[in-house]
Amino acid sequence: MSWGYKPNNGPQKWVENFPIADGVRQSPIDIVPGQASYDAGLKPLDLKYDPSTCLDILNNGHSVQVTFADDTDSSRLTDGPISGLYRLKQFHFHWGASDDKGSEHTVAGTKYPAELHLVHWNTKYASFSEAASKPDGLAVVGVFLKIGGENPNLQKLLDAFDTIKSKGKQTSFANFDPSTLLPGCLDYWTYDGSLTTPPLYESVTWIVCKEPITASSGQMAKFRTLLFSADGAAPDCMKTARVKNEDELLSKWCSSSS
Ligand SMILES: NS(=O)(=O)/N=C1/NCCO1
Ligand SMILES: [Zn+2]
Repeated sequence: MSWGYKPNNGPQKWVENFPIADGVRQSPIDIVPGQASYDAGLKPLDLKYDPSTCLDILNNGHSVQVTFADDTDSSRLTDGPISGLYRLKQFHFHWGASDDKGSEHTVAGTKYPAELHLVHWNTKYASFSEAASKPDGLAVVGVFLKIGGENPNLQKLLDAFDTIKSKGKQTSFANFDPSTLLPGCLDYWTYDGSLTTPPLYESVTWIVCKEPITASSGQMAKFRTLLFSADGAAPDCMKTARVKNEDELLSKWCSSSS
């Protein structure tokens, strides 16, 4: 049985197949702004995305993911807390069963209804899969979603959901510009952490934006129509956040860019 988010294969069980779940730099964490230290040496994020690198949108059974061509440097992240150039590989979301929870990171205990992850890999390595297990291999930009006005850019993704309702479905998805999902202000917290899904590699420089973007409650409901289950199997609504139980919420030293 593969990993998921149910009692029998969820976050509390992942350590059985992925012992690094009990590692020293596991994500997500509770970000406590009052405990973050301002680092004047941190640069502003430099994100440049080329919509023509957008390839397809996929239900992989544990999230909805938009995948990018990463054979050139045209969609990439530089500066911020990282050195070198990291290429955008994919972005995906984590969300909950209701609007009061769903984000993986929390801010002084506050949960957002969802969290966007833009996954980039360090071009000092030959590929994403080579980079994914290296301590400086990945940089993931996290953006919180809060309930507010309808988000027309997000809607472009949601409009594709009916064709990828069940696990394993994918469809072509062209000319989407991920920068339309970024907040206006790119101030961020950063810390060294891990993938929040198996294999949980401790290879991620986390860059979590302070400013959320908005989604309407109806748009959040659309995420919940996606299924973990494959076609024909008993429908099993997807909710996809690695949330340790309350007392396990680790707050950890973070730097702040502002
Ligand atoms: N939630 S996460 O840490 O971004 N997890 C992954 N897994 C593959 C790429 O990013
Ligand atoms: Zn993620």
